[in-house]
Amino acid sequence: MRQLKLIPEVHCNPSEEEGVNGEKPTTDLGNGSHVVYLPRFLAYDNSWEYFHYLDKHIPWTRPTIRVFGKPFLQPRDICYIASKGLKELSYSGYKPKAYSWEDFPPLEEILHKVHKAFPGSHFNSLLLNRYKGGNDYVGWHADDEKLYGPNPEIASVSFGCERDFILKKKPNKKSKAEVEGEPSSKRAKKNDSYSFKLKHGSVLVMRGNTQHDWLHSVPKRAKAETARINLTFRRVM
Ligand SMILES: O=C(O)CCC(=O)C(=O)O
Ligand SMILES: [Fe+2]
Repeated sequence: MRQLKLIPEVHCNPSEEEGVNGEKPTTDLGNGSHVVYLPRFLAYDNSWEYFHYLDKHIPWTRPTIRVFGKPFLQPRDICYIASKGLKELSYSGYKPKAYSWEDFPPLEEILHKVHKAFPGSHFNSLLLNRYKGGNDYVGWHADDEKLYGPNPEIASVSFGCERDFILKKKPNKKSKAEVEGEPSSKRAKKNDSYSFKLKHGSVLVMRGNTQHDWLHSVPKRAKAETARINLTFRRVM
């Protein structure tokens, strides 16, 4: 726990949420990796309406996946939504059934709001997570499946209990900028980890080389007593 204090927690002043030129509060992780975080993306009450709708109407499942060949109960509930005709998602030996956007109009509405807030984004699939309490978590990983292309952009909308979202630099890995030959003098020295407390109604977007050079996780938290629902919008290429 004490170790966490060493991780810079990124705060965002709500008055700076959107600058005069529409630029977004961005954390530069270095070497072409960026995170944009808007703590007040959706209004508070509206976000609770979404939470209760999703908690009740999404066909949640807690699948058994395979980790190093062994069966492992995923430590959270999930559901998958995808536009028609996309390549199937498969991870850790598991292929989630793809539900349709049309079956969940509030999800289409949130997708529309994400697209409006991030012009140029074209998300066509969504992985939903429900953390029932502090024992539910997502371990260290990168969303670097081939079907998302070389530089996946992922927008993550959160509802309910606030949880820590932590990014750490992949160990012993040359950054994409290094591999591509950018001189080290041009690469600023940066922190190796960052922590965001993901607020009810917030959105966090990972961009550029983030899935290539960084891992992220939502660790267990004894004090997180209530449920959290998270939507990760992705684009299958
Ligand atoms: O719950 C979160 O904030 C992150 C979820 C996540 O990383 C994922 O679904 O890939
Ligand atoms: Fe992820």
